[in-house]
Amino acid sequence: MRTHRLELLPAVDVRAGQAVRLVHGESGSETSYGDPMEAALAWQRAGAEWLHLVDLDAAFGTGDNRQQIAEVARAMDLKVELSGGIRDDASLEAALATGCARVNLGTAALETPEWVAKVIAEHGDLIAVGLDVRGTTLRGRGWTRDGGDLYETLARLDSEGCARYVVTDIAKDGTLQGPNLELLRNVCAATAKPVVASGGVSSLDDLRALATLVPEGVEGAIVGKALYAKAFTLEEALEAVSV
Ligand SMILES: O=C(O)c1ccccc1NCC(=O)[C@H](O)[C@H](O)COP(=O)(O)O
Repeated sequence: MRTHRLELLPAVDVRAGQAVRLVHGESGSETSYGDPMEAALAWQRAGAEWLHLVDLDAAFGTGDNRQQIAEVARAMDLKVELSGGIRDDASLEAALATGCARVNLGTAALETPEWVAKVIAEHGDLIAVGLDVRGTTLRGRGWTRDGGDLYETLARLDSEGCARYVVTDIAKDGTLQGPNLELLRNVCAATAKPVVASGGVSSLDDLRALATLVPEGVEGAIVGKALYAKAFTLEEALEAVSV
């Protein structure tokens, strides 16, 4: 029997001031879903405990939505995970100043490992690392550049005390093709730290399948496109994973 409920993190990805979803995280593949604040408030009203809030422009290096993201984060009563372009002291301080519950570092873990080791040591549980992969190759800079081997990087981050990992199969992201359960199982087997699954959720059965991985280490699931495409409601999703 499962001891923990799978946490759900509805996603609000922001590009040029709009809530969007991309396919495979590719710039230019956006579908727009309107005002990020309205989307976030809707997930909160529906009972979300977490919000996964992404600054895509900061991730791609095409500007940022920092002020708008901060306004959304500050308006929330739920816990916020902030992602996208957090790569140095200034962007980390700005992210933490929103009162978010944690930040998700991606590119920095690949390009400035010493800085990431330092902030893991300073901030502990406030820091998660996003392991965004094609196959077992990590991708940084808005998923546009190769950044090394998944399992080597995971071992390094584990040795530095990283608290948790957000694992995305880029081939699945935004496609409604189901999560990569094999990848998640393999990552869970390689680390004792909790794993948040991201990318590809298409149905309540996908969420139930992810919930079966809770004993192996999957702590939560980020859900984007499926909610915006109304494949199911957040209320139905929360009910599906309740134990
Ligand atoms: O999180 C990032 O930093 C990021 C950077 C570049 C492209 C995409 C990025 N995130 C995308 C997400 O976190 C999605 O919201 C999430 O994977 C949901 O995917 P899906 O349920 O398949 O829509």
